[in-house]
Amino acid sequence: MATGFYKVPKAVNEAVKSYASGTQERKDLLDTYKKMYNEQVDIPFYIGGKEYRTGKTIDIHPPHDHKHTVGKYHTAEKEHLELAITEAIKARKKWAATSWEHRAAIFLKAAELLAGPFRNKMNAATMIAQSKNVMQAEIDAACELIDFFRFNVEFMTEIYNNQPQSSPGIWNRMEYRPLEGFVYAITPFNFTSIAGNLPAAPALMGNVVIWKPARSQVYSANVIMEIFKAAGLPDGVINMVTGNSSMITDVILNNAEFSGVHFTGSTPVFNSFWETIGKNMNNYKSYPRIVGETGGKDFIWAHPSANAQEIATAISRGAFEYQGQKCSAASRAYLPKSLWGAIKKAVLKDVNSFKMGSPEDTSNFINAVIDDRAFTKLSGYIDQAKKDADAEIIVGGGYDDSVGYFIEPTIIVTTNPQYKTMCTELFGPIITIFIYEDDQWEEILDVLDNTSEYALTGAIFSGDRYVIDIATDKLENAAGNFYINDKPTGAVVGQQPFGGARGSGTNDKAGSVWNLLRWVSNRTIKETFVPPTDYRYPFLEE
Ligand SMILES: NC(=O)c1ccc[n+]([C@@H]2O[C@H](COP(=O)([O-])OP(=O)(O)OC[C@H]3O[C@@H](n4cnc5c(N)ncnc54)[C@H](O)[C@@H]3O)[C@@H](O)[C@H]2O)c1
Ligand SMILES: N[C@@H](CCC=O)C(=O)O
Repeated sequence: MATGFYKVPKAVNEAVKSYASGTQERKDLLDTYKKMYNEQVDIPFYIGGKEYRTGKTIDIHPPHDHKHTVGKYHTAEKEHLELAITEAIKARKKWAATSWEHRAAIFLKAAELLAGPFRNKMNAATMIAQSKNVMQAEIDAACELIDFFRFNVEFMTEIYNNQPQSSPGIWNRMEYRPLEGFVYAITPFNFTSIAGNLPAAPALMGNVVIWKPARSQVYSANVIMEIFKAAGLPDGVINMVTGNSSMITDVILNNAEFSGVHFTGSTPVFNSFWETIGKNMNNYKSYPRIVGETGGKDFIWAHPSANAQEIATAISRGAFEYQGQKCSAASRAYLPKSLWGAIKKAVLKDVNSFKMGSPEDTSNFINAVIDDRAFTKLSGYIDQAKKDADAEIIVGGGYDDSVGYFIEPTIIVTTNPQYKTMCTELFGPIITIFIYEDDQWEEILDVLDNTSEYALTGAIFSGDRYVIDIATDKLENAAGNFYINDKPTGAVVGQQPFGGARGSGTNDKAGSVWNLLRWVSNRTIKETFVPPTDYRYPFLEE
């Protein structure tokens, strides 16, 4: 029981290590990578703290070397899901009653374990399974997840501190109860940090969770489970299940104790969840919380007053880091004719200098896309662009899956602002650019706003403050994360709370008070110290 109003350590963003040539940190990480690459892991799923191995396994292959195997994971059956629900509900009573400082301490410890003894293992796992280069692994799997753990603890105390007014003789209190039931966390392949945060955030607020990671992220998800265990998270609080996503989701969304979903992934999958939840509404104990951060068609727009070199760098990094597999990646750009020559020259110089290959070779800026499905889809769009009269590939356009799923960073220039790849989320290293006449800069903002169903991230570039003002206003609903003179990727926890609206999700801003508020169900308590003993108003005579 808390016997003080404790202050939690001030959250600070984890410093990004450089892994520069000749450093010990680089040597240690690459040694860990090599060791793990040559081992075979046998990954169970976890229910109530126990490890389950069904023998029904799926092999794990690095995307950049898909004939190589680094292990396998076991898949759950329907009865395991039912058991996971039972175990989660069993764990709920004790966990929900655990004092907040103990919940905080577990996740603060998880942050320190990840910052220290687990850092190399987590980064190496993300490099191997998700084909991230050293820097992309470090900013995601280490720094962003550490930040989620630390900042969420601080945000939790901000929420708990938010208390109503009281009046003489009365004490009003707000109790931030966890949801009644269990939360389903379902996570994407592309960010290890999101995979860790989606189960951790509801758990921090006192909820019990069933977590299903994406199949291509199970390898690094298993390291997250190791950290939770090492941090002292009690059995049954976070249960990680792996296997057929439709079956798992079906069992969970049909259970009366289902109290919320914490999803990040594609828009169609989230929409299907919403539909199923709607159909099952009468079966649940409470209205479930539905939180989903989904797809994007993120933009860069530049005004003739902008700096061409800055735009070129924003494209090189914003569209191609991690092979464009960030929900925030720039995938369409609207550029003025007067700047296009200079931007094109600078961006082609960058792209032609990119090296592509395994993350083990740290000179590779580009690695593989996640799997054969992504490879087939992306190469299909490239082939189509090669045929279409209103599209021209000015760099890239090659692909090769003989060793790994490699797609060259590709720039398509189109004369049609509604060209397919200006509208559809591709989720790969392809950006499509529309060049507009300089005097059309204002009307092109309307085209941009009306082109895609999404509204996740977007960047505007201009040297003219009045233009910045107009564009910010016109694009008010076009992006949940809006950047002025910067690329549209790289949101940092505690600095740029992340999420979008329209088809990009419920915009509950991962790693913020607004997200954590979704995982509590408030109870207002009014306590009266000297209750009245007579029903009559003072002015009523006897
Ligand atoms: N807005 C954000 O914050 C954000 C962040 C990261 C990724 N994303 C989005 O995620 C997508 C890429 O990730 P992904 O390929 O892993 O997404 P995905 O939608 O394919 O998968 C997400 C999760 O849903 C599961 N899933 C897939 N199909 C399912 C089905 N029919 N029934 C039940 N579960 C199912 C997957 O196994 C995975 O765990 C992109 O659209 C990207 O924009 C969004
Ligand atoms: N923090 C990340 C989130 C990306 C989602 O896939 C960014 O802003 O790039």
